[in-house]
Formats: sequence, C-alpha cells, structure tokens
Amino acid sequence: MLTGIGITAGYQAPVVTDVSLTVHPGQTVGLAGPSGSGKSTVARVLALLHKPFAGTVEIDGETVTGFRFKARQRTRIGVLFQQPRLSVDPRFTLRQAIAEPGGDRVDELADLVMLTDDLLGRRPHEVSDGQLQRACLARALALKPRYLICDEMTTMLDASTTAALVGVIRAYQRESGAGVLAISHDTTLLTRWADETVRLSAPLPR
Ligand SMILES: Nc1ncnc2c1ncn2[C@@H]1O[C@H](COP(=O)(O)OP(=O)(O)OP(=O)(O)O)[C@@H](O)[C@H]1O
Repeated sequence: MLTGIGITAGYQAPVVTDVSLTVHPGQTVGLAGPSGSGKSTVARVLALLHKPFAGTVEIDGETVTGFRFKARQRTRIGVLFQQPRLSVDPRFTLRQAIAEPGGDRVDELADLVMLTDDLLGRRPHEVSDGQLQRACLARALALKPRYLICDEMTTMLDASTTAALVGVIRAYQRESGAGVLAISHDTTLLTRWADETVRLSAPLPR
C-alpha cells in the first residue's frame, strides 16, 4: 500500500491539512478537487518529492524517512506530470529519455507505448506533446514501479492519446499489480478510470 496519513503540507503556509489516502496494489485512486486545492502538492508528497509539515507516508508498510533524493524508496514510485516538456532534458532523444532511469528495456517499453524507431531518434522539440508523454510513460515504467502517480497526465492530450495511455497503464497494472494515483480535473475520466476518488475541498481563503 502507498499511504499518506494526516498529511499537512504546503510552502510558506500549509495548502492541505490532515489529508489521508491509501492506494492499494492493483487499485486506481482518483484525486480530484478545485484548482488550488492542493492536488499536486499531495501528489508530490506521495511521490517523495516534497516533505510535508506533518504526517507520514508509508510504502508497503515502510515509513518514508527521507524525501527528495532518497533513491531506494523513490524508485518504487513512478511519476507522470502534466507538461512532459518540463520533465525531459531537451538535449535527449526520446530513446535517451526512456533509458535515463537505467535498465535495458528501451525497445520493449517503446513498443508498449507505441513509439516507432523514427520517433525514438528525435528530440522533444521534434515531437508532439502526446508523443513526448508516451516517452515519459515509458520512462516512468522503466524501473517497474509498485505505484504510479499521474498528475494531470492527460490535460495536454487529445481523447485518443488519453485513451491509449490509460490503456497502457491499465495493462501494466494487470500484469504487475501496481497501484495508481490519478489526478485529474476531468471527472468523466476519473469516473471511468478510478476505482474510487478522493476529493480535496476548496482552498482556504488567505
Ligand atoms: N512551489 C510553490 N511555492 C509556493 N506556492 C505553491 C507552490 N506550488 C503550489 N503552490 C500553491 O499551493 C496551492 C496549491 O497548489 P497545487 O498545485 O497543489 O493545487 P492543485 O489542486 O494541484 O491546483 P491545479 O488544479 O490548479 O493544478 C496554490 O495556492 C499554489 O499557488
């Protein structure tokens, strides 16, 4: 299980207070709520990229002790962001981006996300957002994460690319038993994709 217990987190001040949620292996949990309610902040805490002010994150029963670059626990969690261009080194070809985490499964992963050899040789500015997001998904799956956190992963994409990426993630879940946390504004998508949805409330007035 990936669990956040009593998470209070934010920046200068908290943006979420006492949020708890659990993602079981094989399950997809949606995270919804109005803009500014702290969905990305919660996602970053559960991805071990942002230290909460209070609360605990547990991965498969083990309490997380270090956020940011503690690689041992980080590799159990894959992350996909809304804007693939901000998360890929612009000097890399898609092949290099997929190979970045390590492992030798680039061709297998490229097949999985339907990227051709021609596309694998291109750099981010030479491909569409959807093609780049496919590469980011392949990269996120490279180390076979136990949990995948998708933060508005499909916002930049059209309906058919969205369906293709969700299909790849579902197949990976079936095969690996991975749990998924899916953040989206798109309630129709979450209704179809998630087994249950956690809703954050409107941001507190400052
Ligand atoms: N790095 C940061 N430094 C300071 N404040 C931040 C930072 N990132 C986000 N915030 C603030 O924290 C609050 C919650 O932001 P967050 O991105 O978690 O919300 P969200 O629910 O994901 O919003 P959206 O749906 O618009 O993406 C917002 O008021 C935002 O301005």
